Amino acid sequence: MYLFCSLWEFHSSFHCLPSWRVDKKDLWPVNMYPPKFIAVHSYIVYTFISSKITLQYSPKQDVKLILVFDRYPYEVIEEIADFITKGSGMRPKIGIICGSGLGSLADMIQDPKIFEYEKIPNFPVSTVEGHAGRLVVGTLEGATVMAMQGRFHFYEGYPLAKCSMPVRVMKLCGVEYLFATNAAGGINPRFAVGDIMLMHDHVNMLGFAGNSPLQGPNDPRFGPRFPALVNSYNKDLINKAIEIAKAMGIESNIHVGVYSCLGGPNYETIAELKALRMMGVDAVGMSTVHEVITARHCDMKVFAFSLITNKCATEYSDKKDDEANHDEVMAVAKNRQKACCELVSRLIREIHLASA
Ligand SMILES: O=P(O)(O)O[C@@H]1C[C@H](O)[C@@H](CO)O1
Ligand code: HPA
Repeated sequence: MYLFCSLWEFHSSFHCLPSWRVDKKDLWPVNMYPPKFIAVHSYIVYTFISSKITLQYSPKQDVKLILVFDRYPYEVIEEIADFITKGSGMRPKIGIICGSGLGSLADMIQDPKIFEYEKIPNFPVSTVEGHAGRLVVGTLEGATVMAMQGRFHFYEGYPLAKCSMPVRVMKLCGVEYLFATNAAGGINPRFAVGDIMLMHDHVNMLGFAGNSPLQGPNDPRFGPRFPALVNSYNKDLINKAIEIAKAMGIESNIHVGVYSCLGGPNYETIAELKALRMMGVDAVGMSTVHEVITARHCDMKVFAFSLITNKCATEYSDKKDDEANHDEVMAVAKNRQKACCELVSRLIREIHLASA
């Protein structure tokens, strides 16, 4: 379907389509008011095919238009993946998402090819402290890997499909295994700060509110319309990680449990934490779930863990200690990065050896 409209109509449409972002300086003279002065002879052709939106403009006009996608069409993801595989000369098999303060997971990568997010076409940028905003491609324990040093969160203003878009990029780069890591608050009273919880399930609170990274038209090239999520977290990888933790002598710091993602950026209230505990949640954070959903949708094997960076209070008190804060989260992550790195690298080694 083709729709012809003037630049002014195009500009107005941004107010009703907040998922489209255009750099205003690039819209001159569209952003010059009043509208009657706007060149009505400038025509734009929108091509709508499923979720794909392509914008073309008259070659005579000197207005450069930049479209930023919130729901990325297959072709755009393919372009990003090509940029990375061609730029690195690799087709990585394992994808790693580094949680808050866990960027050192990517520092282990040998012969790294580094892609700053802002230099990757159509890629969002990281805005959170502890998320450097780089994609690192290389080898780790013999396996080809790509790691996100910085993830995208819902609270940064990105829709869930955009937060987890890099998982689809990983898939099209050749990734079969997703390692997702996060910093989380421990709700289970048995958890101590610095412990690692291997995720074996999740409670998708954003999903309860009707929000999903898979919302909108489904592209079957990624996966089915209605993916099943039981068995999302690979049991073999969990068992291998437990064996590795025993070999590392950190068995008592390892748990297997349920993670829940809330939207953030505020930490939770006591009443919310009590409710989550009643629902069987062991650790709470602001990420990972939508990445896992996206990964399972395109049939990737998933391993995920939470580093418990703070204990969540589930009783009312006046203690300042009960208040979570990001500095503490970062400090604990820094303290525990060695154990997290060792766990991840050993598990990657096992995967690599098993597939060799
Ligand atoms: O990216 P993750 O989930 O590891 O980061 C957690 C959640 C918030 O972004 C931040 C809060 O301290 O840490
Ligand atoms: O207590 C927390 N709540 C939510 N997200 C978090 N990330 C680290 N700690 C927490």
